[in-house]
Amino acid sequence: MKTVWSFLSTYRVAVYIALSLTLLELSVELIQPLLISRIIDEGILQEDLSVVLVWGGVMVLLSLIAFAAGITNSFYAAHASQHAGYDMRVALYKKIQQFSFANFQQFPTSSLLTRATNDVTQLQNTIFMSLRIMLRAPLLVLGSVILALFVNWQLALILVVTIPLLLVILLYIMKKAGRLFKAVQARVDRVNNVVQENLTAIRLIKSFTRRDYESTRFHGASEELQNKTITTLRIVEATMPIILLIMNVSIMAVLWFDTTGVQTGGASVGEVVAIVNYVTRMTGALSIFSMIIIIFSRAKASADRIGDVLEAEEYMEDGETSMKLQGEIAFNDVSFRYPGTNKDVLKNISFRIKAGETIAVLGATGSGKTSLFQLIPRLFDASKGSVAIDGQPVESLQAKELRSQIGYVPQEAMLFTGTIADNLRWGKEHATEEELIDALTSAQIYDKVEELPDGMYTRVGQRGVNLSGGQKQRISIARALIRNPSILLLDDSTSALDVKTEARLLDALRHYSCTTFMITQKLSTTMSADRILLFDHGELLAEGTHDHLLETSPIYQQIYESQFGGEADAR
Ligand SMILES: Nc1ncnc2c1ncn2[C@@H]1O[C@H](COP(=O)(O)OP(=O)(O)OP(=O)(O)O)[C@@H](O)[C@H]1O
Repeated sequence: MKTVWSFLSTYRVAVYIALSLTLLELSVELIQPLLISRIIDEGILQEDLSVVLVWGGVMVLLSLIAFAAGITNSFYAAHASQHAGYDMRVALYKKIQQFSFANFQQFPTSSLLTRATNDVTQLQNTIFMSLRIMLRAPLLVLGSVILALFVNWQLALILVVTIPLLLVILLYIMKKAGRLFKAVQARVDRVNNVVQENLTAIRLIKSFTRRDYESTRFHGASEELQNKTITTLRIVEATMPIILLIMNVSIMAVLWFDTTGVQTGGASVGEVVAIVNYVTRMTGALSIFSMIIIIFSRAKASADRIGDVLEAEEYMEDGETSMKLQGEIAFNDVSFRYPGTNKDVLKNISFRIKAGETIAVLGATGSGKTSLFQLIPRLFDASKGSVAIDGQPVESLQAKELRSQIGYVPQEAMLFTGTIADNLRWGKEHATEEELIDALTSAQIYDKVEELPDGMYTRVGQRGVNLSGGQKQRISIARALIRNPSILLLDDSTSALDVKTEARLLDALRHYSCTTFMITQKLSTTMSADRILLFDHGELLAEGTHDHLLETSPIYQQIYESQFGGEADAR
């Protein structure tokens, strides 16, 4: 909450001006019953028209001032709320950019989306409404009590009893509503999550004919959101009848005390009218309290959720060393488990790779190959042991520098909306046309790209939906190659390629003087590597050339036999 308020303090001048104008508007409103009382007692009852005209004129003039104050207030309220909201979004975006993968484990993507959009908008609206109208309500109540005491303190004592009682009830409901609204926002996260998954996996859903199942999931999440919101609003709405009951009883008590003449000190008609007028205004102000409770409780929940992200501890401290990498990699007794889990997915891994070597990483699904890759660009830190590049522990290297010298092609080829050239320049911002062509040629995709209507400047849809899996893979590889990396990490990135294209690609990669790691399931790939690392259940089972493993590793022999059947028998 504190973090969020700090955004508003930048615009405190606008806030103070808006609040001062609210006070001005409010003062005019509070003076009106006093003037009415004077017009009745000194003008109408005394049949003095000049008093009616003078004070009537003053009332009109004050109303015009209040009108101008209201319009100017809107201007400053909008300025403060919109700018503070903008700053909050920028801060959230920056913070999320700095997040390590461990932080992403803590906040799912859909939740971050809701926080950066829906939660910020809630706060923006609350700031605007607070400066514009909401603060008026409590101030109007306070001012009414004070002025009613000033008009006739004996009659106004009724309010001194009822208002604190009301405040206690309202504070209790507000606290309860705050907790409930946090649960409501969590349901918004869930709906966003289902929608996001549905949109990104739409092809899968259609091909598996899982539309009904996904529809049920969506309706379930939406219904949960609806029910939680209704329950919360019902509790908050219960405040309205309570407020109206207490305030109406107060008006009746004022009239009763006045007519029975008990302890009123002989109130005049004007005084009674003024006090009833104050109580009515207070009832009006208090009746929007249920709305205020909803908005504030919701804003509090949103502010907490935004604060959680902004104050999230960054699990990764950046290193200081900046150097050109050669690409020698050493894992020294490395174990790794994902944050928040209690099982090592890599166990005591040790190996050393010389700069420029081509290494194939082979292993069953779930054996820890991708996890191993993620430790090299420091997407995660090892839980035990050390990962070093050119003799430097990765933790001591500047993460930005380190990552800029690594070409990482993830398992799922991911392209962005824009042209093919845009996607490549995402890897190297100011790459020349020649560099683009070279990278595409090495990735064995230039011929195909040339055939497209606008060549390299053909637009790819969101996530590359108008390209085949193999084409996307090769463009992703070109994007990694264009930065001329010192280390190239290919996570099963040639799985969709036919054997001939793959062989040409691997041949082209030899012209890049980088250390290449290739996760693969295909022995045709491992055969062309300098060395193979064989993984099973998070352990490095064997290490060596194809021929060496074929002789020494029973598991490698089995894989060989399963892929080359007859040929294996012939050996
Ligand atoms: N983000 C994560 N949080 C927790 N556990 C994870 C996470 N990602 C992967 N794992 C677990 O870590 C283990 C190793 O996964 P990893 O992705 O490294 O295997 P892999 O060998 O690359 O598999 P595949 O060949 O199927 O891609 C698996 O048991 C998996 O369930």
